[in-house]
Amino acid sequence: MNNFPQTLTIAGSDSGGGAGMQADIKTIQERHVFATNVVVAITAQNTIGVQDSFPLPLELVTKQFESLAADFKIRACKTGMLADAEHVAVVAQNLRHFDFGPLTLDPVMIAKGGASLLADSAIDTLRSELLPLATVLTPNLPEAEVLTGQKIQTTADFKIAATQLQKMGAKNIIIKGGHLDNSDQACDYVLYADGSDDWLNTPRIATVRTHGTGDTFSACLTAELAKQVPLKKAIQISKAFIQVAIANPIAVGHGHGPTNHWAYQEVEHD
Ligand SMILES: Nc1ncnc2c1ncn2[C@@H]1O[C@H](COP(=O)(O)OP(=O)(O)O)[C@@H](O)[C@H]1O
Ligand SMILES: Cc1ncc(COP(=O)(O)O)c(N)n1
Repeated sequence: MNNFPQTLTIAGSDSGGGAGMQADIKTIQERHVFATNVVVAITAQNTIGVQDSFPLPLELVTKQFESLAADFKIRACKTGMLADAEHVAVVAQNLRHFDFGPLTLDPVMIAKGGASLLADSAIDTLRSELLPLATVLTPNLPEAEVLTGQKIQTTADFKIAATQLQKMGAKNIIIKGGHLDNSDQACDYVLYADGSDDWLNTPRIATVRTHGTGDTFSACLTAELAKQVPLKKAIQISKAFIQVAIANPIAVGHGHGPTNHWAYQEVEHD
């Protein structure tokens, strides 16, 4: 009775509904997988920016993990906004304690509108405590640069950075190229645990409606991993899911609008 694919998203709440935990849950639902959540922080946010944020008490974060572990059989999990070093440490401690399946670690640092979602002082803790637990690490370009301390401009730089991130303990690395806006392609670089690699290239869509793209991509991956879809296939589905979600925007908000989480089910795609 407890064997339906179940996932866990450990993240911040976006009141605007397009990113964070809300993007995760909407995406996971579209993949016909059950989503549970641990709320780490609450943001007052819309498509224009983040107006305020509040990290939840550490004990309440741990209690949410305990509640879920006592009832659900979670087969894959992901992290998003983790706020500060104390919250990163408590999440890592809970993930070491409970078995929630493969971890997709999206090292969320700065929102598209420019607001900080992770204190600078948390980077070391993220690197030392959480990276070694990651089955898949999905930094965007600026996040990969912060974690490695290296500029990433050329295709060779992507490979060097991914290798460095793997040495820090994450098994599989996907460096997302959404921020590389001098290219007509949205190219992501994948370095697998066995050393093989891959480029995922799709046409870059000219739009400001990219709120929550990274969350949506990593949530789709988490849902597929919960269904035990092999990693390479799960990554391909996630890339197609985000491409079609960006390509079919919904007219919501005045700023970086959300992507369309139901497009993959409803619109023709690769
Ligand atoms: N304008 C775009 N057109 C097509 N794909 C995009 C675009 N922007 C981002 N993507 C894709 O969306 C996914 C998330 O990437 P990115 O936006 O870099 O992440 P984040 O939200 O963490 O900053 C990646 O697969 C990336 O290639
Ligand atoms: C709570 C929360 N988590 C993650 C993001 C990142 O999304 P984006 O970089 O697309 O703004 C966000 N804006 N808010």
